[in-house]
Amino acid sequence: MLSVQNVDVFINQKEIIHQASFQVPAGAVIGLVGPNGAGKTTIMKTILGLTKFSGSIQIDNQEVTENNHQALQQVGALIEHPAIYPFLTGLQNLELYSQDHQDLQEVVSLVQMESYLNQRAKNYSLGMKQKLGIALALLNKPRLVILDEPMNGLDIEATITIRKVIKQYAQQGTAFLISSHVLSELQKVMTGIVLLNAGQVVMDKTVKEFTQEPQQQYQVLTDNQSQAQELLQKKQIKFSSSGPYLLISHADILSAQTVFYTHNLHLLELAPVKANFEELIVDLLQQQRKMHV
Ligand SMILES: Nc1ncnc2c1ncn2[C@@H]1O[C@H](COP(=O)(O)OP(=O)(O)OP(=O)(O)O)[C@@H](O)[C@H]1O
Repeated sequence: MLSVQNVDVFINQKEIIHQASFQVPAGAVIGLVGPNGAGKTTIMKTILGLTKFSGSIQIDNQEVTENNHQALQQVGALIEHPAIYPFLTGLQNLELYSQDHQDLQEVVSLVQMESYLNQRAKNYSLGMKQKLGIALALLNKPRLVILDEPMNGLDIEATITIRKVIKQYAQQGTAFLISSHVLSELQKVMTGIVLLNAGQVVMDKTVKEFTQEPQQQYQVLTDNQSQAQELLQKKQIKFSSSGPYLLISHADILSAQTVFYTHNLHLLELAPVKANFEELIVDLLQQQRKMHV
């Protein structure tokens, strides 16, 4: 859906983005993360044709250039502050951009903003404005939606609502590129992660790839944990303990299962330990800093 290839962005002769490449396939929710000033907003603006760049940006195989914004007709976006007319009501703001009244009503009902739809936007709270901004980005069934910190200012219920809407649109094939500093929140929706540091893509992985990494661990519970430990030691399969569980790496999990099976131990639980993106990202950024000292 979105393809970013070898993109460089210079602002005031300073290189802000260097050779960035990544893809956002249809139906994917890609989390764009990185430290303050890494270039997340810049790359989003660049995709939207708002910044000069070199390299190639394609949306549905159509090239985005400084002068050709044709490809952007299928794109919805919320970058920095929502572009809202304060003296118009929420509904009037939406009507300005909507091409289909039924679609507008659907979006309003999905993001749950009926109760203040007819109030002037200047009286909206931060969270209400943010919801309106997200609703604007979702109008007209976009094929790609770009959201910069979408959960900013949203209360718990609104966060859950927006999360559901993102998942629903993604299931229907809409691609999402979402930046956020709240990794735990992103983790609930994203299917892939692009880590940007000092203008460069330093990691680009699907969540699935991440959970299949050799360092990924599984927590295992059998009907006889002490016998399970003895067997693992005997077979020289590495493990550690966490509460009632044995932790075994992805690389060893198959051999461990075979050992348990041949000794009639029953598996009561076998589950991947929840992917810890936070640790991985902090480690990666620390490695990067060491490399550049
Ligand atoms: N218009 C501009 N003029 C000069 N420098 C700019 C401009 N826009 C961005 N920059 C610089 O580009 C770098 C990347 O900024 P950007 O806003 O893209 O980062 P970010 O990853 O979105 O950061 P944050 O997480 O803090 O929002 C920063 O060093 C910033 O100072």
